[in-house]
Formats: sequence, C-alpha cells, structure tokens
Amino acid sequence: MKLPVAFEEKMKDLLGEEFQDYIDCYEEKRYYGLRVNTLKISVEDFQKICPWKLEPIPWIENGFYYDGDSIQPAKHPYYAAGLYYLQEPSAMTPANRLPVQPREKVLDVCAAPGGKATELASKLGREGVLAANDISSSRAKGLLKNLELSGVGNLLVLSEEPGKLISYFREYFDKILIDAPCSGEGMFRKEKRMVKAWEEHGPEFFSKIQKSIIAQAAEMLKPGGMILYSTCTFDRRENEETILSLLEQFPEFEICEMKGYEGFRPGIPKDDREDLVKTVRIFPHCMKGEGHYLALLKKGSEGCENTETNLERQKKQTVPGSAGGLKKIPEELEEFLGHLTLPLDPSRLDLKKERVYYMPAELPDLKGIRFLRTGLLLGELKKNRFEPSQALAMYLKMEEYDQVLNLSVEDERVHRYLKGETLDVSDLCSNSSQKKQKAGSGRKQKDKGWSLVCVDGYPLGWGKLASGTLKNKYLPGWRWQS
Ligand SMILES: C[S@@+](CC[C@H](N)C(=O)[O-])C[C@H]1O[C@@H](n2cnc3c(N)ncnc32)[C@H](O)[C@@H]1O
Repeated sequence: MKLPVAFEEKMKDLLGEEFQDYIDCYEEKRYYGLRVNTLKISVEDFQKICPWKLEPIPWIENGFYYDGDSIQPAKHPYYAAGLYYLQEPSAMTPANRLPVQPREKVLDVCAAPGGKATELASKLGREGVLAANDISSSRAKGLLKNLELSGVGNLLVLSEEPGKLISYFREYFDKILIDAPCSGEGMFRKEKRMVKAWEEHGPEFFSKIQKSIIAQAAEMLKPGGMILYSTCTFDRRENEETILSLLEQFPEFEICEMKGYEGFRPGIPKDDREDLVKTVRIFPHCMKGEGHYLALLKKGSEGCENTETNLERQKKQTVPGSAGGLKKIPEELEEFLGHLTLPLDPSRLDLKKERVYYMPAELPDLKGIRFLRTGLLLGELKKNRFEPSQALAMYLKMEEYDQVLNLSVEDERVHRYLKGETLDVSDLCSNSSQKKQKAGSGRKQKDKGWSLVCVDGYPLGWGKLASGTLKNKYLPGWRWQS
C-alpha cells in the first residue's frame, strides 16, 4: 500500500524501531468486529443463538471478531432485531472505557453514524438521557436509524454546532464522549480512500476543530463529570496536544487512568505533563485493532477515584422537565397503551402534531435547537386510530406487548416479513386448527389488530392481523431488497 511520504516520516519519528512492524501490518487483513447490544440481549444469550464462529475481543466484554470475508452479519434477521452492531474493534474502546452508569445524562458530541452512541445507550439503560449530536444533518439521519434499530428510547438526536448547545446544556451532562472528526490515519488499511482525504485535510486542519469542540464540551459537563476524548488517528497535534489545550484553558480537569489492556500503549508526555501517559494509544502492530487514541478526563477537584454515585448527585441537582404531559390521553392511544405491560409515566407523554412521544425526564427547553428526534416516538394518531411506530417495536421486549407473532429464525416468513410482504399466519392464530406456534411464545395470538412480529423472541416490527393474514407494517425505508 502506498502511503504519503510525510506520513511515513512522521510515523518513523513516533515509533522508532517499531516502525517496520507497523508498516508490515499493512500487508495483513483488516479486522471485523461485532458488538452485542446488551440493551436487548446478554452476551451469554447471544452466544447461545449466534449462528457463526466468533472470537472474543479480549479488552471488550461484549465484542467479538468475525470473519468478514466469509460471513455477512448485516444480512441476518438478528441484525434487523438490533441484537448487535458491526464496528471495527479498536473503535469499540472509547464507549467501553467511559464509565457511564444507568440513569445518567450523556452527550455524544460527534455521534454519527452511532457506533459509540449505541453502546453508551446500552450502558445507560432505559432511564437517563442520551443526547447524540452530529453537525451533519444527513449523517444524523443514519445515526437516528441506528439508535432506533438498537432500541434506544431515552434519546435526543441533535444536529448542531456544539457551541450552540452550550446555552441549553451548561453543566448538564454527567458524561460526554467526543469522538472527534480527525485525519483518520488509523483507517488507512480499512478504507484506502482515507489516504487521499488525509492529503486534502491533514492533522493541522483537524486539530483546530478538535480544540474548539473539546472546550465547548467542557462547558456542558457537570463538575465531577467525565469526558472521553477519542480519535482514530496517530498525530500528536490531534491527540495529546488537544488534551493539553483543554488542560490549559480548564485547569480544573485532570487526566484519569482507564482500565488497561496489554496491547495499549501510553500517550506521549510533553514538558511537565507526565500525566499524558495515562492516555491510550492503540496501534495495529501491537494489538488486533486498526488504531485509536483515547483520553479520559474528570472535571473538578474530587479526583478520578471519587465514588459519589450518579443517584447521589441527582438528588442534589434536579432540572425541571419540559414534556409537560398531555392534558387528556386520546381514547385510541389509551386503548393501544392498554396492550403494553411496561410502566409509562403519563407526565412524560408529548404530542407534536399527530405524533406521540415518550420524553426523557428532566429535559431543558429545546426551542431553537435543530433536532431530528426528541424522546421515543410511540406512534401517530390518525383518524380514530393510533398507529405504533417502528421505533416503539424496536424499543419493546417481546413480553411487554400482549399480541405477539413469534417466528423462528428458520421460518422463511421472517425474510419475507423483512422484505415487506403480506404473510399468511393462520397457523399461528387462535382460531386455526393448528393452534400451536412453531417457535411460539407459548401464548395464543389473537385474530385481529396490531401484532408485534418477533424473531426467536426479539421484535422486528409491526403487522396488522385480520383473518389469519398479516398486513405488513415493517417501516418501508428499512425493508430488505428482494
Ligand atoms: C469520527 S466520526 C464519528 C463516528 C461516531 N462516533 C461513531 O462511532 O459512529 C466524526 C463525526 O463528527 C462530525 N463532525 C464534524 N465536525 C463536527 C463538529 N464541529 N461538531 C459536531 N460534529 C462534527 C462528522 O460529521 C462525523 O460524523
């Protein structure tokens, strides 16, 4: 592979006698990774149903290598059920090493297409809030899809310049991830076009943007909160020097140690900042990942070891909510909600035009921000009826809705459902002569109304049942090509 001369010279300087090992690894194959979405399934349960041979990624509890030359996990129904996300292994590290706890308020500043945001959401669970932002509105659309596919409901998907967010979210977040736009030197083996992009916009160009983003994020972090800064590049100007610029401007920050791994290399110290060695470099010749840089930082004087829990902090700081609730829940919505077994707080229901949302608690007023989604879209009120959304189907667990069509992954109707076809499901309905469901949930399916279509117990989407026929309500934009 032909690398730019200036890049090679820099890497020689950075790596010294390891340079040849680094160059040699360009002849090796890239690594493919699959991360189990623990919001939907435990690693143990996934391993029981996984159809492929996977090898654990040693520093990521829910990460696995797969053979990308022989299998295509994105074309399996479990992918459509949001059970995993496909991600380069070293890119799994930032969200893994940011210690997000359930119920926190978390911001992913540069989130599209959502590789890290989906993992932050899994760690958060169903409460708290994940604000996922990306300056590019077209990329933010892909981000929204990936978050919805992963079953994330307590979310905001924003598309703003981070400086604009400060006045809305000053000292609001417990944890912030900045996976900064960068020159992408760690992507050269995976995507050859990155070499050309590097020649057009290199480290100098990106370092200015990164310094500005990290300073803006610092203002949105609560005292005691943590930032994880990451890039997929090797240049010091985009890595250690971005951290130095933060520490100069905001001396209340300190660098924290993160959980180690034998392949991690320390960051490069400069002058009196010996603590930069606590930051982490991932090189492809030292471990099985393409390359990354990570720095974990804490704001305030409590020190990295302070153990005050998020709940203790929340008791001290409460922010009024902005959902306001509905004055009266429309009958058709109430009827639909009667089929759900999960507890919903009515004060968090919000109606915008005909769309009904379930909002995260304690949000500030978002008027004036460009957003693609606030909260979980439950569905739409149409004339005298309520139509549940694809996002709600993905959010639910099978046992949280009382009318389920559970198909086995072996059932050819799963693929046909994902392509948008109408299905004959009379064998699974309660008035049929063959009453037993093949891979059934053990429950009888009623004959009429909205059904949650599942594969092996994991929701895929909605269908509307009448006389043994399932009218397909899988979101048209998500349908598989024939
Ligand atoms: C490295 S990618 C993020 C990848 C993402 N975190 C993931 O894991 O899927 C960087 C992203 O930053 C966005 N970006 C660029 N400049 C930005 C800015 N000033 N503020 C917010 N996002 C920005 C880009 O559109 C791009 O999607």
